[in-house]
Amino acid sequence: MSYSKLTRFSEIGKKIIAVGRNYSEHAAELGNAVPSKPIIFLKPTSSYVKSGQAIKIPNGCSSLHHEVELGIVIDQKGCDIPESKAMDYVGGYVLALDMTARDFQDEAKKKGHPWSLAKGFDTSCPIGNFISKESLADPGNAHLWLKVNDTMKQDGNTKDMIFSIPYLISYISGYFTLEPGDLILTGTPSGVGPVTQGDVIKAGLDGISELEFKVEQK
Ligand SMILES: O=C([O-])CC(=O)C(=O)O
Ligand SMILES: [Mg+2]
Repeated sequence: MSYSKLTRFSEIGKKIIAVGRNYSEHAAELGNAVPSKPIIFLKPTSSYVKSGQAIKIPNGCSSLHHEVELGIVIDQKGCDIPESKAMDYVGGYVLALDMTARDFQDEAKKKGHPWSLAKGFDTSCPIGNFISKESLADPGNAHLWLKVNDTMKQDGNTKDMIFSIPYLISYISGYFTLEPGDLILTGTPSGVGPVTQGDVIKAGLDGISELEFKVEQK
């Protein structure tokens, strides 16, 4: 199955595997250590939202944070994929936000609880349009940025990832069978911060993809 014609987000829909703290400046800004192996968590597919819909602040959340990330769309089934073959499993990319209820996450971290609510609530995975593999020649050197109400907040480059895209695909596929339509979120660069009702988030990847979402109270 080829995802080169994939344009509807409902077709990206198997599972969302996210990587945490994959940029050292972001790990540092939240007072976390740089990980020695990838930190992996899952977001449900019910968290997807597409341009035109709103990001909804979840019930009881007082600190909703933006995190802009490069998403990798998988288009072949595979497990235990060697790093040298990893890019063969990539069908394309999406610009994505890993919206995070930071207050829920802080509480979960303190108590040793899972991050599922903090990271997986409805609308926590806004995505832009599908980006073909050909149009992003070097995903390991791509500029990604995010503005809140036209003020630049995140301005990073995927070259600063701690674990590379091929390494992540290989590592993740050692535990989860990757399937066509799976999305891997590769972590966020520094500059994360809160958004509130009425804010407008804009984000972009190189000159290739842009997205815009309004924030609303649920
Ligand atoms: O919540 C966090 O800091 C972990 C994470 O998703 C990221 O680094 O992208
Ligand atoms: Mg993230």
